[in-house]
Amino acid sequence: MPAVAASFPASLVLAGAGKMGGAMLRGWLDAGLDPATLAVIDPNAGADLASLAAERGFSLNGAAAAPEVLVLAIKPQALDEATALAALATPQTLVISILAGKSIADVKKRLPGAGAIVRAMPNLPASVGRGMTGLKAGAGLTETQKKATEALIGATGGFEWVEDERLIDAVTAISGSGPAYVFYLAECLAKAGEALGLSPPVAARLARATVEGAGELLFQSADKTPAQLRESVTSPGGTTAAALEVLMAADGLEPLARRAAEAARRRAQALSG
Ligand SMILES: NC(=O)C1=CN([C@@H]2O[C@H](COP(=O)(O)OP(=O)(O)OC[C@H]3O[C@@H](n4cnc5c(N)ncnc54)[C@H](O)[C@@H]3O)[C@@H](O)[C@H]2O)C=CC1
Ligand SMILES: O=C(O)[C@@H]1CCC=N1
Repeated sequence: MPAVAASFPASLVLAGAGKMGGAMLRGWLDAGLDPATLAVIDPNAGADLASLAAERGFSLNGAAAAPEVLVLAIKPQALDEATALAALATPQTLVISILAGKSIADVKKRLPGAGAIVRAMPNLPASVGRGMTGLKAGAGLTETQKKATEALIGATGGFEWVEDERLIDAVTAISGSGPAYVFYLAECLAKAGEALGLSPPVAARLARATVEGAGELLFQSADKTPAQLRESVTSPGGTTAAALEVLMAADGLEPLARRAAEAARRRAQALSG
């Protein structure tokens, strides 16, 4: 991806390389980020991360100077204790925070030196280049910083800028947390298969392959809506229609999905501060 690589920042620090930071890290390396420009800080770095650092050649827990971009990928609850990170955020530094619930103002309070802050909400498929990220620009974001943000986030998948920062909590509820809902659907389908008499391993394989295949078909059918794809599975008076009658009942999946998303948003709002 040369166009993207051209806009990667000259220096990047990733603070927190757990599940999500690690997923983004892998997305960047696969997209051609120069490991010599990257420093990763994580006090709990495990053997996997250490061998990735040795293999790819980025710095892990070395001395880090204030970078052009600092990606904050620690837990929201860890922000108050992360005082050492404040020294890395200078007026030349763009901070990209992926912390659920934490507002731009919350981050600015802890990293007051930061030149500009982008609030981002990515998701786990970033590790395979198929992530989706919501972005909100903080005050004073320069055109170069915007390009650096889009290069880094674009290297992990798609993105959408929002104007109203409160909508990042909605992004969190839909695409940030969303992969877990889909994985849970695979779990539920497997359990339903077991209840119908399939052995647990066969039920698990059928459910997993169905979610994988449906996702891939959706991915490869940009010209079709999910509803159109659903209709192409549904024969009138057939088996799918019988199941959808249950899923689409007044107390079916749609109100349930809405309640789940509302719960996620409420939790994001409660993490603010
Ligand atoms: N897991 C997910 O799918 C998503 C997570 N997020 C956000 O990403 C952030 C990280 O979440 P996860 O990766 O799931 O958590 P995690 O617990 O797997 O990773 C957090 C990492 O931060 C490290 N850490 C803690 N204090 C640190 C410090 N002072 N300096 C450097 N590293 C430090 C921890 O050792 C840990 O490896 C959270 O704020 C979460 O809201 C956002 C979108 C999706
Ligand atoms: O569960 C969480 O709080 C994080 C944010 C979105 C996905 N995982």
